[in-house]
Amino acid sequence: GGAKEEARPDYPMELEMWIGLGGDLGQRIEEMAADFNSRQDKYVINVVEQGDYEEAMTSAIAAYRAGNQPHILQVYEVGTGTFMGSRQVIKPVYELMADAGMPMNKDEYLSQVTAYYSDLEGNMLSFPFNSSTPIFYYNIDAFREAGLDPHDPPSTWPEVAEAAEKLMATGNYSAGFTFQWPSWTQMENFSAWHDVPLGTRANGMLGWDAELVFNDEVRVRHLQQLVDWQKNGVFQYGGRRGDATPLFTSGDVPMYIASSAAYAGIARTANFEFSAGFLPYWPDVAGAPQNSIIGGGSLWVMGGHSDAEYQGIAEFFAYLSSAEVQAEWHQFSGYLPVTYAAWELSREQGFYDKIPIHNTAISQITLNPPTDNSRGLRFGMFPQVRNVILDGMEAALTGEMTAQRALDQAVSRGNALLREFERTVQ
Ligand SMILES: O=P(O)(O)OC[C@H](O)CO
Repeated sequence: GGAKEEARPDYPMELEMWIGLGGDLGQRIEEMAADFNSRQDKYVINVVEQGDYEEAMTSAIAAYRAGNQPHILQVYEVGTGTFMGSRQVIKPVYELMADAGMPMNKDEYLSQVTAYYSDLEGNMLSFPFNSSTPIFYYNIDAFREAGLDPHDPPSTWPEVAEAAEKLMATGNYSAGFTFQWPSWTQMENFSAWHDVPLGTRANGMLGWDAELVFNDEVRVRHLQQLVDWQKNGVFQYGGRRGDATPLFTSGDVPMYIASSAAYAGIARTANFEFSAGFLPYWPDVAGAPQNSIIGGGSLWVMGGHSDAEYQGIAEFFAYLSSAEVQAEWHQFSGYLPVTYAAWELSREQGFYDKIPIHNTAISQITLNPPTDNSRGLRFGMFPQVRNVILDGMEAALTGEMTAQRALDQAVSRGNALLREFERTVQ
């Protein structure tokens, strides 16, 4: 994708945005674009749903190679390292906004979010849009029925197991708890929450030469515990991605570790009362609980488009980051308010008094000043590394390997991918 000729632009100009979300969330992004389109007549943002996050990223990279890449691409957080290390593929967002005369003020965005998407010089490379963090959802009706305090959810893993046993004793559930995105919730966030490194070099934030180190006693023991809990019904596996929500909303499994943005789907389908608390932790791990890290996605602008097109993208981004638009998106979806103004506006509107779950997510990512283990992750080819981690977790859960062997193997396969990526970084 070389730069396009700068002919006199024709308006209205069509700008394509590929997203990796569907359902209610994808629909709402389409509505936001339609609202922007109706407020001005120069630009038309066309939102195209490209399957899930992984599929959207793969299709966009293939499209870039063929010279027909979209203008904007929603990338899940694990794709961050790959794009940061492939600078020719992207138009950095700080540069896009400055060129358009609307320089970004990083201080307006939550520091946990800007840290994740800035390079070593502190420049924001992608546009923060839908940041989430995993939280611990629980079925209040089920808690009441099992004699558990619905205002005091379990805060440690042993308490989760204890609650699961009480819930299972009612005979009404297929398991005590499940989770979505197993690597994100049980390995990546688990590590930050317990203040142990997933990899060296501040989880890759300080350099591409980082090495994965998640096969220590803390992680091995947790995975082994999941294997054991699966055997006695405390835990039920719910798949690799975000697909476990129906296990919770059907009422079958009363505790669910999932993205704060799973809220939108849960709120619309569960016919029981629910709430959410912090992620559980192991009380004998000294650094826990630390703070959780963000997930979800950000918007990357792809290289090879004209200045006039970049101007339109900058205007769309300015619209998306306005306090009103951000606050509405946050309140609908459960994604974090990525700007302080949207957070403040939501507070003024009494949103957190009405739905305290959303306060839980924000308090949890800001619980303590982040350490090198809890600032975020930046590994190249992390979508592939995540699949390697998932292979390992599943190998342990199916009994094919011990937890130790599964994680040893995931670390060595993952490190091979990091070295492969390191050779390609420009
Ligand atoms: O479901 P989301 O959008 O909050 O994303 C969860 C994970 O971060 C995906 O990598």
